[in-house]
Amino acid sequence: MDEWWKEACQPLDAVMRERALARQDQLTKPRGALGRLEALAVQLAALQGCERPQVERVHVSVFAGDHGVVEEGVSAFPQAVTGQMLRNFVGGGAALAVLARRLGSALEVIDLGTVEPLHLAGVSHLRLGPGTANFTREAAMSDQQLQQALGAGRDTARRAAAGAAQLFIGGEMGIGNTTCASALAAALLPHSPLTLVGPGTGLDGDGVRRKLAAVQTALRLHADHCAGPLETLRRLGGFEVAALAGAYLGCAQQGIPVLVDGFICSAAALCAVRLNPTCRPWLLFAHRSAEPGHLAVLQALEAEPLLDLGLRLGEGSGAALAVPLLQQACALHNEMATFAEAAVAEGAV
Ligand SMILES: O=C(O)c1ccc[n+]([C@@H]2O[C@H](COP(=O)([O-])O)[C@@H](O)[C@H]2O)c1
Ligand SMILES: Cc1cc2nc[nH]c2cc1C
Repeated sequence: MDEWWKEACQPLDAVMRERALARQDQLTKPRGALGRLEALAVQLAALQGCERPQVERVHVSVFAGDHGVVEEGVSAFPQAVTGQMLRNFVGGGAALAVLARRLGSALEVIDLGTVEPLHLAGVSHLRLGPGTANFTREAAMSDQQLQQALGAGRDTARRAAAGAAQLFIGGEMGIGNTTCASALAAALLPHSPLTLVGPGTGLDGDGVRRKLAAVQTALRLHADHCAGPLETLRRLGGFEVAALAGAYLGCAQQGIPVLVDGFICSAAALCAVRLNPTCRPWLLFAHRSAEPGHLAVLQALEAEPLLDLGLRLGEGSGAALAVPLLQQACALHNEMATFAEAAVAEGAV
């Protein structure tokens, strides 16, 4: 097996980090007055290896896949919505399609396997299977499907690198994938499934109880066999979640900063970090989702999300929404006058 994801990720540029820090202290503002925007610009400088970072070329991809666990009654929506939304992504009407357009980014749509086979112009149909298997009964994926999904993510990262992307956003679409994200988090973190399961697309109380039971059943079946993060991902993951993990790892290896979206993307990020901890510095976290389990995943990753807007859409929408904040942080860092340039007196300390 080619364990490409274990190869070291790019180191950060310590010289550019120091230069960016020094520049921040010379800009015409009290030191620290731009709060987290200052650290953000400095981090982007270290990641991009230049004193004046930019977030103008953003590579946006959305990965879709169906989930066998949906037959346990764990989503408020029918499984057909995954495929129907693929059409909406290429048609330009999905939330992420709107936001990508506003950013001037093309939207890459990758179907890893939906229940109904689809043939849509503008979609890459990889068809790893008709969705994953129901992980309350068996492993979600075969070894081969897991490898293919991780590889599809790496291929995306390579395309992002070929396009000289300054930032990568990966989105996801998959009815049932909050159950998958909760199961992964419950297997990888020392938290009870009770704190990691929530309403997803809008389940009622009975639905959340069914979802909790499905996660508990899955953990009873698989936990003793999850020797490491790869096997956990194979047994409890989804095609699009594994592809996201592969994309995050590939981006970190190629030296592309990543903006992680909500609960499902963060579960994929957790898998990526467990597979190769050297990818962690490349991951920025866009927002805290309304899905309750997201908090535990963010805390485990020591991630401080940029926004908290009560979003629970997925697709990568929260990440796309946070891009202007990164752009403005860079513009301030790059374009503000220094005290010397503007002939403004510096403070005493
Ligand atoms: O990213 C999130 O935080 C998020 C939270 C709740 C739902 N979603 C989206 O809703 C779908 C999964 O919800 P569910 O209830 O079918 O598991 C999937 O397509 C996700 O993109 C996404
Ligand atoms: C309509 C719809 C759009 C979505 N986008 C991401 N997850 C979704 C779930 C539903 C149900």
